[in-house]
Amino acid sequence: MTQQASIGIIGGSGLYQMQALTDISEVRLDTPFGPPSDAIIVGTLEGTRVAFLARHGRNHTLMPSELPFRANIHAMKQLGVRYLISASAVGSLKEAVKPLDMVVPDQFIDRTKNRVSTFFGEGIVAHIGFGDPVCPALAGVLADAIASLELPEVTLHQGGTYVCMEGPAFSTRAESHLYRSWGAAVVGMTNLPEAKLAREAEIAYATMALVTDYDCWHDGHDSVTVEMVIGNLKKNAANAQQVIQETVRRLAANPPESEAHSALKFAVITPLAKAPEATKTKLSLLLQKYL
Ligand SMILES: CSC[C@H]1O[C@H](OP(=O)(O)O)[C@H](O)[C@@H]1O
Ligand SMILES: Nc1ncnc2[nH]cnc12
Repeated sequence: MTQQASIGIIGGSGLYQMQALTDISEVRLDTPFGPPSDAIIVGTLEGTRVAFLARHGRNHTLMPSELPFRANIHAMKQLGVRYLISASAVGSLKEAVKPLDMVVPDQFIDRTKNRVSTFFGEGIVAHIGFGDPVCPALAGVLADAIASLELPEVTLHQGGTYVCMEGPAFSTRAESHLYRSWGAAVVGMTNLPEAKLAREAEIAYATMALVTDYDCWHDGHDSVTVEMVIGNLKKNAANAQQVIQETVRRLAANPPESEAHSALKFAVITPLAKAPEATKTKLSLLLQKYL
């Protein structure tokens, strides 16, 4: 049976599986961009089929710069995913955003240097709109789900800017202060390429950013370490799973309209009739509505 799921979840550092899934299939997909980070687990949550992928692999073997972002998003598209929720560990850049809090970012700043963040090229050019890099409708459902759970000791911050850095080293103190001076809320290493590719694939994307540390700017707190990130995520993993479950319940009951679902309508500038056949074939899953 072809596996299909309209909701996808990409779990980051510390979130390598979804315990509540039932009727699980482990799906290994290939894509024109190579294999995804790992097998995708398709299972049932709140009566709905969902697809879960561990972004760094289930044994965390891939660095942020090594992540096959295009394959991951293409694989989600192959499964029929229309709403994609990212769960990601982040460092806080604001006093009021405390470790264990949750942020639903609405903006990104790109500080990556080494990522391929588009499916296009090889004779087909497209420029997607990215003024609102996160789907406001999906982000709203996610934030409402977090708020409704009234999780003890967790403050929800709805909106905020996520700085996406290259890594794998954490920031210098000067960089951390620079990001603070820009008014950014959190820093991580993965979400921006994912959001761009999801938009090109016409998938609504939003992030649940799980705050694990104060990076290295805060005089009153130790600088970030992997131990700190994973320790705080372990404390919060059960909360994260509850949030995902509640978000899936709400999405399934009331799937929102999203502009992301027609993001390519006016984005492709190359006349497709004149585009190279090989590239049209490679991108056929994304372009099929427009061919
Ligand atoms: C393990 S700390 C740094 C690592 O954690 C975050 O990962 P993800 O976004 O996948 O949760 C951060 O982006 C870095 O990749
Ligand atoms: N301080 C930090 N910087 C970058 N990525 C992170 N992921 C978790 N904490 C982080």
